[in-house]
Amino acid sequence: MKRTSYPKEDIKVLLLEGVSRSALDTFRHAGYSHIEFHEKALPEDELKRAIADAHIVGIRSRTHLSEEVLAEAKRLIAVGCFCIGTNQVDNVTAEKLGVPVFNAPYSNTRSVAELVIAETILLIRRIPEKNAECHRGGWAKSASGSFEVRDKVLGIVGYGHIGTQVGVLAESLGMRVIFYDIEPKLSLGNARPAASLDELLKRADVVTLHVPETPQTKLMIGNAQLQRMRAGAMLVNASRGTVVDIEALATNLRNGHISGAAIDVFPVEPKGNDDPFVSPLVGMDNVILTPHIGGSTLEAQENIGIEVASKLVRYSDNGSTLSAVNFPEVSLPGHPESRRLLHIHRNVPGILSRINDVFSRAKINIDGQYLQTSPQVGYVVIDVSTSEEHAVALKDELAAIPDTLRARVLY
Ligand SMILES: NC(=O)C1=CN([C@@H]2O[C@H](COP(=O)(O)OP(=O)(O)OC[C@H]3O[C@@H](n4cnc5c(N)ncnc54)[C@H](O)[C@@H]3O)[C@@H](O)[C@H]2O)C=CC1
Ligand SMILES: O=C(O)C(=O)COP(=O)(O)O
Repeated sequence: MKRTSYPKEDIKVLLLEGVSRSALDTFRHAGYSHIEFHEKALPEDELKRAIADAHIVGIRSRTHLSEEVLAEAKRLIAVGCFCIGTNQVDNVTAEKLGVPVFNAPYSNTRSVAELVIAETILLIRRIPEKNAECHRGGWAKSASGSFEVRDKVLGIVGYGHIGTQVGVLAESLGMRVIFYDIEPKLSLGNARPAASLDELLKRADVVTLHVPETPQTKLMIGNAQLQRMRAGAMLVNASRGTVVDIEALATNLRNGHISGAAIDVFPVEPKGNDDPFVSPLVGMDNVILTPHIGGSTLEAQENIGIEVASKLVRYSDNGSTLSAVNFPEVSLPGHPESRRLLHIHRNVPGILSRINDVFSRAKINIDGQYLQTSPQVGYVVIDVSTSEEHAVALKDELAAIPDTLRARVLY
């Protein structure tokens, strides 16, 4: 097995939030044995201690890698989000530090879509209230307020990977699908775009949210938007807790304007399963509450474990950054005959000629060179035929160039 710049057993992989065993297996299979595994997200002070000597960090949606936390991570080479959302990482700071962030953009899409469809049927049939009544020893047999989903209007806000899957499944049940997105989107099946968010809110019997957490989506569903929804309409949120004003939702559920909701994500979520859950929605019979489990199926978690761990291993072993969310993307071939030098730098004028100077002074042949840049960062990969010792010397020269963020050698 080819060596990376450090012996693989010296590369510390820190895995948090109980990522799937498939991730551990993937790292071990690739020769990474120094793995620290935690079932939960760590409190910030512990996180700072654990990340200080970590080279690779794997998290899910609970761990916040803020600028302050990343500042402690002096050896970090890459971050893996074992989920879809990457809003929990300060991706801009990570990029400025030369640290690519990877995720699994599709692995739990289907799991979220299935949950949303199930909840839509349950809400329209008033099952949450009837279920609660039975648990209290009551018997509320009645068709009043219960409907089929067939022919009802589902309004999808955010028509991306999950939103489109939800739309396809909903149409197979005979629902009429409308959607709103800030980008022009190809309609799947008979789905139709709504002219605006307001128009969607006015027309839909059930509104389901599938936008990422961004400054624009923060509180995008507040009291005004809830009031624009049809009287008796329902809301499903399995996107991010920051998207909905939860107090305004509680008020509109109490006054009956919104007749039911299914909420999987919350503005503040417990760090782990032992911590208490507090929400103004607790105790409402017409609300399905779930503990952020939209993507929590065994199939999804196992696939995510393999997908994200493989991306991290590939980057660590080979330098490829394909599908990094914050970083210039380079897909690299193997380098069986060459030593590979990786140089990550601030994207400032003149730096490429300084890099090339190192090689022209060394008078060696370059077998391959790859370059990608973003406005902030440049990523150059150079394959050279030379000895291990010489490759290390070249790496040291590259590291000494001003505005270098990271320099590594893969033997
Ligand atoms: N509850 C859970 O366990 C899970 C939650 N999620 C959440 O679902 C979100 C969506 O996931 P995907 O569909 O895979 O993402 P995606 O990126 O494929 O789709 C998001 C869509 O939202 C649109 N969008 C962005 N800002 C918008 C705005 N202001 N107004 C309207 N549309 C806007 C985008 O153009 C895009 O089409 C993730 O970012 C994540 O936060 C994802 C997986 C599991
Ligand atoms: O994939 C996502 O974005 C999710 O929200 C799922 O997060 P989780 O891995 O369950 O903490």
